Amino acid sequence: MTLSLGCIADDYTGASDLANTLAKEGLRTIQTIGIPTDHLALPEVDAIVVSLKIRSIAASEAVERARASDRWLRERGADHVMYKICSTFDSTDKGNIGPVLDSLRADAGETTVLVTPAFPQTGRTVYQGNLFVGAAPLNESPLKDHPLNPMHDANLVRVLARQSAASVGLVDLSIVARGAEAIVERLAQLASDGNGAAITDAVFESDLEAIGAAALRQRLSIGASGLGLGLARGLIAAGTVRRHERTAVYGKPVAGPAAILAGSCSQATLKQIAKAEQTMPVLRLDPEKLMNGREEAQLALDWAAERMARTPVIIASSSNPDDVSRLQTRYGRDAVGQVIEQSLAAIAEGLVERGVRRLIVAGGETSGAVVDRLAIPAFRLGQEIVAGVPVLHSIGGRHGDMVLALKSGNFGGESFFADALAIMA
Ligand SMILES: Nc1ncnc2c1ncn2[C@@H]1O[C@H](COP(=O)(O)OP(=O)(O)O)[C@@H](O)[C@H]1O
Ligand SMILES: O=C(O)[C@@H](O)C(=O)COP(=O)(O)O
Repeated sequence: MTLSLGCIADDYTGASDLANTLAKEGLRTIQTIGIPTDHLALPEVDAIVVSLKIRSIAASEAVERARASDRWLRERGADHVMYKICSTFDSTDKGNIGPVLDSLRADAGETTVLVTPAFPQTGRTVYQGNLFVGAAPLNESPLKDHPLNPMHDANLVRVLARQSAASVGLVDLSIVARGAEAIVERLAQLASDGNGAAITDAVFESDLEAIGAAALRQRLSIGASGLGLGLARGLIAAGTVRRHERTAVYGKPVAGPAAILAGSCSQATLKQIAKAEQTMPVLRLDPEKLMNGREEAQLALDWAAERMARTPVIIASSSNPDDVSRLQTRYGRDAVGQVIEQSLAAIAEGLVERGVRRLIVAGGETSGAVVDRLAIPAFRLGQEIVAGVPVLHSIGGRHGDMVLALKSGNFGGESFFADALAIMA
């Protein structure tokens, strides 16, 4: 297999979002969980998205895993590697976007790496280096209350400069609007001024096409699904890849009970749970009890087992920002995140042992913990449910065929869970 595009995603929902975009744009794409072993039979594809769970771990560990994935992708022919970050630039002053950028840049021998989290389909745009979530600057959006990486600064030139050893410049919208050549010229100028990264404005898909064409002149780029769209269109326009209809990679329908697990505390997910509660049973876990032992998870499984032959069930740890912050003050942010993720992963395993084969998970870190516990090695891309969230069909794994949807906490409208279940039926 010779890859036309290699991608490394810093979490699993982000990976499925990017893989969905690439498949929609006509690239034959699969999502792998980590670097696949040699035993895994992979179909012939144009792009592979290697999913890592490195957004919120120690920077040194994140760097090591990203570099290993980069080497694996390049050994399989990928000239260009995209590092997929969150469209809301989820990170802290310690990283991990900056440290990963620094190391992948050095490995690729690049001077100035283009960086843009813009994803206009979900309302993420960048202007004068400032990230907007819909009409709100990042620091006024619900991301200000994220349990693991609250975002308090919308100016990405500043945010990235705090995390990276490199100086960070800006390719502003007036340059992007002039097209790929103008972007390439600006990157060269930023390089000669000693910048190692360039936050790049983008508001419309046409901006992303110009950005994709410019980025393909380099060996590395960093961004969210909008950048993926630009790269895919650039590869097709250059004749490097032939456009494939997405139906060619649809998987088979899978029978069996369906369940939903939510560990995201994002506003969108809280609303989706409230809406679903009108039509299906919802078990709201007691996070305090989860912190104090295994019993809450066992009770959840018993609760689900009584219902799931008749109806899909939802099990959620999700809380509002005040409750999240109270719990974190008591037990510490990292400990809370870890324990709740692992509790939901254990519940997922129990559900699958009891026959669940259709599973929706809300939350990026939560999805990572669940998919790791289920030891699913890779996914084939199915139909798009909403922007950024596809149906995923398992490849390999000890539980046989499963369909999953890994929903970024912030994605989807209020009826997301019912919509997803209808598509996954
Ligand atoms: N009630 C809660 N209180 C505090 N933290 C929680 C609670 N429920 C879940 N969490 C943690 O919050 C984090 C949510 O992150 P994630 O799953 O990535 O969601 P999102 O996609 O919204 O970012 C996880 O680490 C999860 O374990
Ligand atoms: O780019 C995005 O917004 C998503 O693909 C993404 O990365 C999701 O992260 P979570 O919100 O943590 O699921």
